[in-house]
Amino acid sequence: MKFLHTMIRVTDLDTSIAFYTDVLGMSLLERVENPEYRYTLVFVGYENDPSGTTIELTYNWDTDQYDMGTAFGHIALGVDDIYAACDKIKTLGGNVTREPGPVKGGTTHIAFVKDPDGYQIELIQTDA
Ligand SMILES: C[C@@H](O)C(=O)SC[C@H](NC(=O)CC[C@H](N)C(=O)O)C(=O)NCC(=O)O
Ligand code: NI
Repeated sequence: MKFLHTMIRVTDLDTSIAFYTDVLGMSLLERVENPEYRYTLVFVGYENDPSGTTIELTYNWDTDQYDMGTAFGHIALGVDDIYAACDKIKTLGGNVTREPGPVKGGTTHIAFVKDPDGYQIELIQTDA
């Protein structure tokens, strides 16, 4: 088996697409409309990512809010320069909720960004 995607339900598709593409630099890879069951799927990801792993943004046409609960953690993205990335995300209007720096009790530099629905995106400094 291999990882294909992580699915999250979103309340405003255009806002979510703008966040994952304009702010996080992903590409809109595929859009699937399902009028029978009244939902749209949009797959976003990095075109240069050899894994091909994507995030599946699921938009239910008749749902405008979800109970986000307390169990979901985050989706993690690797980044070459976490400090520059967070500066750019802030400049583009993104919500950096945890400033970049060493993880508590460790040495890996991480940061957190919230997406338009409140899902947490972890940025992890990877060795360039
Ligand atoms: C394309 C593939 O990655 C899918 O995940 S499609 C699966 C399909 N998704 C939905 O129906 C999304 C809308 C739904 N209301 C929701 O919020 O999950 C699915 O789950 N189909 C169910 C089935 O039994 O086929
Ligand atoms: Ni899916």
